[in-house]
Amino acid sequence: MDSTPFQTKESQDLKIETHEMNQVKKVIGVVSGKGGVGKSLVTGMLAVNMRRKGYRVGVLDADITGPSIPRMFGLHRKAQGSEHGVLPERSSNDISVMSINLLLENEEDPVLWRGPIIANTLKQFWTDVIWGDIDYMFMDMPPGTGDIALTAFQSLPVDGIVIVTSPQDLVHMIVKKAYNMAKKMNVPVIGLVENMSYVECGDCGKQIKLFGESRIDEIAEELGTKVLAKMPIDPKIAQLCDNGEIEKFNHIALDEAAKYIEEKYSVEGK
Ligand SMILES: Nc1ncnc2c1ncn2[C@@H]1O[C@H](COP(=O)(O)OP(=O)(O)OP(=O)(O)O)[C@@H](O)[C@H]1O
Repeated sequence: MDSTPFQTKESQDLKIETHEMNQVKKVIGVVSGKGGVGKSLVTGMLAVNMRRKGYRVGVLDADITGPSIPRMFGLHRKAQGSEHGVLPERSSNDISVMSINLLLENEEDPVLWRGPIIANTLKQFWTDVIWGDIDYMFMDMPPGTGDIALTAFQSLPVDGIVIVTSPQDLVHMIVKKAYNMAKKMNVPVIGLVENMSYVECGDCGKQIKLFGESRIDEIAEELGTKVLAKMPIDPKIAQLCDNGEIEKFNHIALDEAAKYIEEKYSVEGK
């Protein structure tokens, strides 16, 4: 028997029910083997893409100790409660968002909690938040393959994950760790997004590969998965995120990825 803590049977047994007022059709996790590769940005852009297609979209910020989703969507108001549970905040284009930063007294306060409390918070985002009807729920996972990622995979019905990476030396090992964790937890891997693949020269349009040649195609082939996108570094995107205006981006980098998710995880009626 597998001696790792990722036992398939147990992981299925530990699934928790969402709030009775919720109907969430698909849950897509966005993970990265290490921090700072643009996982939250990809989560936000995929959510915006799906919303533009007319779907009801939610973003669950499972990155409890490093939440960056509300800021990206320009949400700073505290989430409100009702007699039934906590209400997510709504972005300007009506994406529902829940994050620890929407519950803290001061969004700059650090979350200095031990693992079990963080894990419970994540579970409550699923059980106590009134999401209502959601076609696609994107979950911004914490970086790495630690405790909270494990809780998310064990407790929530994750339909598939997107692995975000950047072109660096250790990418092979890092992507494989994330991939193997998902496999052990029986969570399908939708594909890989390589972020920061290149910078486009503003004058001649040439693609400059700041981190050297990409190996993502090779890795995807080895793992038997798909490269969903290669995203350039684009200071305009960073600025939109900083200004809380991610919904205004007009970059096509993730269009194909969103289309693939829409087709592979199709939902009835919008
Ligand atoms: N392709 C890109 N072009 C420009 N800026 C980017 C790009 N990708 C990410 N950034 C910027 O890099 C910073 C880190 O991105 P992000 O927060 O999405 O990373 P992360 O992987 O979620 O980080 P963490 O591991 O801390 O959760 C952000 O300020 C973001 O706007």
